[in-house]
Amino acid sequence: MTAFPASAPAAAATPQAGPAADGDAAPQAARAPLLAVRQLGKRFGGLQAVSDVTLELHAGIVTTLIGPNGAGKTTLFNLITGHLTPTSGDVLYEGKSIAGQSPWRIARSGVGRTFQDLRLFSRMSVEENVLTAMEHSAWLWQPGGRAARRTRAERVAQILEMTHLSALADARAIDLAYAERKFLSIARLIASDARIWLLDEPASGLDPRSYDRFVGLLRSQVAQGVTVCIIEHNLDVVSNVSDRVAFLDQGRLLAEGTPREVLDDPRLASIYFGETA
Ligand SMILES: Nc1ncnc2c1ncn2[C@@H]1O[C@H](COP(=O)(O)OP(=O)(O)OP(=O)(O)O)[C@@H](O)[C@H]1O
Repeated sequence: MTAFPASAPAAAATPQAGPAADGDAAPQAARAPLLAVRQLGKRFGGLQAVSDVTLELHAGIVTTLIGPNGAGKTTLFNLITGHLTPTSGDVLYEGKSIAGQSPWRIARSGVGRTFQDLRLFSRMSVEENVLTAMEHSAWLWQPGGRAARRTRAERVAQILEMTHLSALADARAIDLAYAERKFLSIARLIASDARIWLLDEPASGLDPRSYDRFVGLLRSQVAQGVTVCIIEHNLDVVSNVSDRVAFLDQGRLLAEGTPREVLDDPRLASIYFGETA
């Protein structure tokens, strides 16, 4: 019988703040979801990349999407964020359909994401990168002026402090170490005031110290009400940071449950590691 290991080989020590206990998530799960994916499908020519997926993200809950390469995880993110239009099904945010809306509109409504390739403004400074993320969500209602500029500058300084990037405020994004660029992408999410964070492999490539820093930041943001969905191959994130785990394979949602329920399922382990049962 094959089982998932307790943690990925390169995983860092378990963070200080643990996940909500399995039972803690239950009362929240009974409430209306903040975001709901309903029978979602996406076909690329002859390939059904996402097939009939139904999944709910609840306020303040960390859900991790796992599954083998090509399972449809990133495609699912792209369907939620408007970077792809579904072939079938719907995406509801606060009970209203957002499927097919532009990425810009969906982001402005509070659904933020990071990308594997981070997508920073590489020639801009760290501070400017954060500021531009803020202005994206604020320009409609903040006409400018000295007071507004001062408020924005204070908020940028606060976000840089939270993400431990203050000392790098003037550095160009392109000159940052990989881990710092990852923190900058999260700083931009915080600046956008997104209520839901979709994080594409946020822990990959992080050294143990940066990993602990990432988990601490994530936990503090979740405690402040952010809802998180993570695509992650790092099983330490799956078992120690997530409240819920959703397992995708060949576009289908095979299982959804607590980390233990999913990680202890030998059938899923053999699919994940490409072994025969
Ligand atoms: N724009 C596209 N056009 C055609 N096929 C695509 C497109 N995007 C993704 N696919 C295919 O859809 C399937 C799902 O891909 P996806 O990137 O969503 O998987 P994934 O679970 O995120 O994989 P990984 O863990 O390797 O990132 C794959 O077979 C992929 O080749």
